[in-house]
Amino acid sequence: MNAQLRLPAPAKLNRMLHIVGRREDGYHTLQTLFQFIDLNDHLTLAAHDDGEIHLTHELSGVNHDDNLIVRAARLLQRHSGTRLGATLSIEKQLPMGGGLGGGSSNAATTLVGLNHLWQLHLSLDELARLGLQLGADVPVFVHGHSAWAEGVGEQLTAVTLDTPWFAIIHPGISVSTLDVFQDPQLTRDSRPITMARALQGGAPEWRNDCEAVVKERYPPIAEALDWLAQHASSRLTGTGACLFAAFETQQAAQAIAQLAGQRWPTWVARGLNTSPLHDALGCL
Ligand SMILES: C[C@@](CO)(OP(=O)(O)O)[C@H](O)COP(=O)(O)OP(=O)(O)OC[C@H]1O[C@@H](n2ccc(N)nc2=O)[C@H](O)[C@@H]1O
Ligand SMILES: Nc1ncnc2c1ncn2[C@@H]1O[C@H](COP(=O)(O)OP(=O)(O)O)[C@@H](O)[C@H]1O
Repeated sequence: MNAQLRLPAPAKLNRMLHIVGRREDGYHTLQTLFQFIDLNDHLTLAAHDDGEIHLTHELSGVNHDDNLIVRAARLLQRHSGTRLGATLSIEKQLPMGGGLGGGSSNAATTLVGLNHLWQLHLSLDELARLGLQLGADVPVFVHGHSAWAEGVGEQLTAVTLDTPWFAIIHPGISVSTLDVFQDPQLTRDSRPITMARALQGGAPEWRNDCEAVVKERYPPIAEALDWLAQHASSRLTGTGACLFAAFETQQAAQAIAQLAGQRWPTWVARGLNTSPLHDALGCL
């Protein structure tokens, strides 16, 4: 066996994120709208017969055995009982701890890609269930469609969102999701809304409940959010650190990104309703 695939692992934005409760195990229940953007890491996956999982290079600050790519590959091996192995390499573009879901997306691309290479024929539902063991955001990346999510992010309904151009700012720090969710000041009791209401969009429904706590704990993020708010409606993605604003045209997004770029790393990316991963696999 000598098959190889190079696949994208896209970023996501949380267009809105409400925290509506807390489960007995401490995890928070959310209502969120996930959308992919055309900003990707890339994974190259090569299958081989020796049963080993190799990663060609490590990510700084992430132990080999903790890397979500390695964990996803091992989980799929165990679950399927395959004797096959893989060599995996990552071209990383997405910031870690940035709220863009890069780690979860890497895990999802590993699961979906190896399912294909190892010819396991597991359904996306089964891969998503497996992926949930690795992180709450993995299932949406496995399914590959914009989604309204409830529970801890695993109860997904595919939706079609508008596809604006986003100016995205990275305030240069990374956020601990755990610290944000443990903060006593976090809003945990937003009134649940219906999906239909959420899809109508607009304030006050499209907000991120993590924002107040994140601004308090991380002044550089508060500064960037306040700066962007002078130009457009600004919002945090996930628990941060990245923030974004939506624009109708690429030029408008680029103009703001260029201004912001004098102070922070920035990107301009298009909103998507299907994941580039699934587009790529559809072409095989
Ligand atoms: C809130 C979101 C929205 O997209 O934020 P981002 O991570 O993307 O910023 C995610 O669902 C985050 O999911 P994920 O990234 O898998 O979270 P983890 O690292 O596993 O969470 C770290 C810790 O945060 C807490 N946690 C996480 C998710 C959740 N719904 N409730 C929680 O209370 C738990 O204590 C958990 O141990
Ligand atoms: N392959 C990976 N890519 C990114 N982060 C990873 C990976 N494997 C493990 N991690 C860990 O997961 C954490 C969260 O990563 P990431 O998904 O990029 O951020 P976020 O959840 O804020 O969007 C990182 O800080 C890192 O410690």
